[in-house]
Amino acid sequence: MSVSQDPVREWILSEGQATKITKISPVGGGCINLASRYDTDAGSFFVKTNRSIGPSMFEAEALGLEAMYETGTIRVPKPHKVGPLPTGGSFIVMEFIQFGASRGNQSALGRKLGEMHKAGKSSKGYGFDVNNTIGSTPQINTWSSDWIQFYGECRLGYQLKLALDQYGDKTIYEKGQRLIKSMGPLFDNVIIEPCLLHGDLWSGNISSDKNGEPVILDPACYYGHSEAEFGMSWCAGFGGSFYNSYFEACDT
Ligand SMILES: Nc1ncnc2c1ncn2[C@@H]1O[C@H](COP(=O)(O)OP(=O)(O)OP(=O)(O)O)[C@@H](O)[C@H]1O
Repeated sequence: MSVSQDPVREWILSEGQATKITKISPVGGGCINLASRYDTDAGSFFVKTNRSIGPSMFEAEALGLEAMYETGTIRVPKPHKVGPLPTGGSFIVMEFIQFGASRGNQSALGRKLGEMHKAGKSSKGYGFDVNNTIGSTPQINTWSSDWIQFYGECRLGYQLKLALDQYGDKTIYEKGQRLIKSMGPLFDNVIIEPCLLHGDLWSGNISSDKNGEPVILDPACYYGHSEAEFGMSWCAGFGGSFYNSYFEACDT
């Protein structure tokens, strides 16, 4: 199959239902990809391109956004199209969201996230249909019916292996392996059900739209134990009103 010279433009002017692109402007803020806003007579689109990585990373991002979008709970950009670029990289086109001035309401964010966790059920256990990336680090999502096994192998175990390969520090690797082997009892009497997680929920991936409604972006989605969502909370700034609303939404 031949690849068009400008597949982003081609998609916007066909399935995107625009007849003309009026302006293309760069959007700052990301570190990994190049981001742009395309203004057209059919509205605005948000486009990310990567010059070297093929479409698999954006395909996984689109599947994650789609899964969250389908819960009809918290606002996320609707993904439109992913494909290869003729120069070897890839692109993703999604809904452009005009962000509001404030960081948004913590209580609304907690409630909407709780609603998403409640609505995003899995019939396949813990994992996701594809592997994806957290930042630019690969994230393994092989389905498992057992959270402790999934968390031990696909999360802690995989990260420890990457760290060992990269830095050669056996001490941390061995300590980590001991933790994996002995963490079972930490989950005694805990009821765990797989639910849809954003997977990389820190302040850089949280915003609000111009109505002040919370928006979450740039996910590393998978189905996991709800508490794993808060693994990044050390740099998310969640306060009491966030957690009160979150738990209230989970319990109703
Ligand atoms: N759907 C969207 N509509 C409007 N602006 C967006 C949208 N998605 C992201 N942005 C803006 O573009 C910037 C870059 O996006 P994003 O964070 O997804 O980039 P990235 O390079 O893939 O990721 P990273 O932040 O991990 O480097 C964000 O900081 C945000 O301000």
